[in-house]
Amino acid sequence: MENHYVPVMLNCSGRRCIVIGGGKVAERKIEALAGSGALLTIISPEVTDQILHMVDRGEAEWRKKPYLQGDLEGAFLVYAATSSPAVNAQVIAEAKQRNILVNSADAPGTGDFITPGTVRRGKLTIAVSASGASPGLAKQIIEQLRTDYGDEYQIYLDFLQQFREVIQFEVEDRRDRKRLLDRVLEMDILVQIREKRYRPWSQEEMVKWITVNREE
Ligand SMILES: C[C@@]1(CC(=O)O)C2=NC(=C\c3[nH]c(c(CCC(=O)O)c3CC(=O)O)Cc3[nH]c(c(CC(=O)O)c3CCC(=O)O)/C=C3\N/C(=C\2)[C@@H](CCC(=O)O)[C@]3(C)CC(=O)O)/[C@H]1CCC(=O)O
Ligand SMILES: NC(=O)c1ccc[n+]([C@@H]2O[C@H](COP(=O)([O-])OP(=O)(O)OC[C@H]3O[C@@H](n4cnc5c(N)ncnc54)[C@H](O)[C@@H]3O)[C@@H](O)[C@H]2O)c1
Repeated sequence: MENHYVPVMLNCSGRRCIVIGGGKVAERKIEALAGSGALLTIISPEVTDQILHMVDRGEAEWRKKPYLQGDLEGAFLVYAATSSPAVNAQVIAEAKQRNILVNSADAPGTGDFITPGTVRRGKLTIAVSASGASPGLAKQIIEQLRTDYGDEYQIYLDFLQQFREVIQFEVEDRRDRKRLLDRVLEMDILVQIREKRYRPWSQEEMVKWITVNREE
């Protein structure tokens, strides 16, 4: 059997992430890094308008030059996304030498990780990978998930997170906690949000709900 890829969710906050190349493909990698708190550097003679807007907003630093050996110093994560397979191969070689995790946009087997398609709804992230076998299929599945999982999940997850924190604070017994957390998930909050009937709960309301549901 072929080896499979291991899914992880990386905390890039405060870490230097470098994208080599500034075309459409680099743009998608950069979009995935935006909002992660990563210190983002783009190294490329040219960049797309969208990347330029990000640079203008101070969300990324652009070094307007071709990649040169040594540019990866201090990086946590690197993306080789130029249109030149030779340059991409040099980037991967330097990253390997420095033990930095590297993504290859044109020769996936040579890199350490591949980029899944993603749907983000607030704290919900859905990532889809077809292990590089068909990026087109990964994209199709992502588009389907985008319609299945709408913006209501952002509000819903904020509600669930707050409720979970209150339960963790109020309830000591692990089994009681688990039972209450399962019950929270059985409520029709998602439907209420979709039908615009949802009203955020106060902490007092959550504590009261816990008292009532604990006794049953
Ligand atoms: C999911 C997504 C995320 C993203 O890019 O951020 C993504 N590719 C997307 C779209 C897409 N890419 C390509 C097409 C044209 C149709 C086709 O070729 O099938 C389309 C569809 C389209 O554009 O409609 C062409 C292509 N892609 C790769 C190669 C090189 C090769 O396979 O050797 C070539 C040939 C280049 C050439 O011919 O020159 C390689 C990779 N593409 C990956 C990710 C990684 C595996 C993902 C996985 O399965 O987990 C991997 C392995 C490496 C990596 O990039 O990390 C994004 C969809 C989401 C979105 O669009 O929002
Ligand atoms: N992984 C994917 O999803 C996917 C999808 C399509 C294509 N690809 C591959 O990715 C490559 C890039 O695609 P694209 O559409 O972004 O290409 P593009 O031509 O739009 O962009 C290429 C970028 O690389 C930069 N570049 C060129 N030489 C460089 C150098 N020496 N140093 C730094 N930057 C340099 C250019 O300035 C440009 O910004 C393609 O050649 C193809 O092999 C990957």
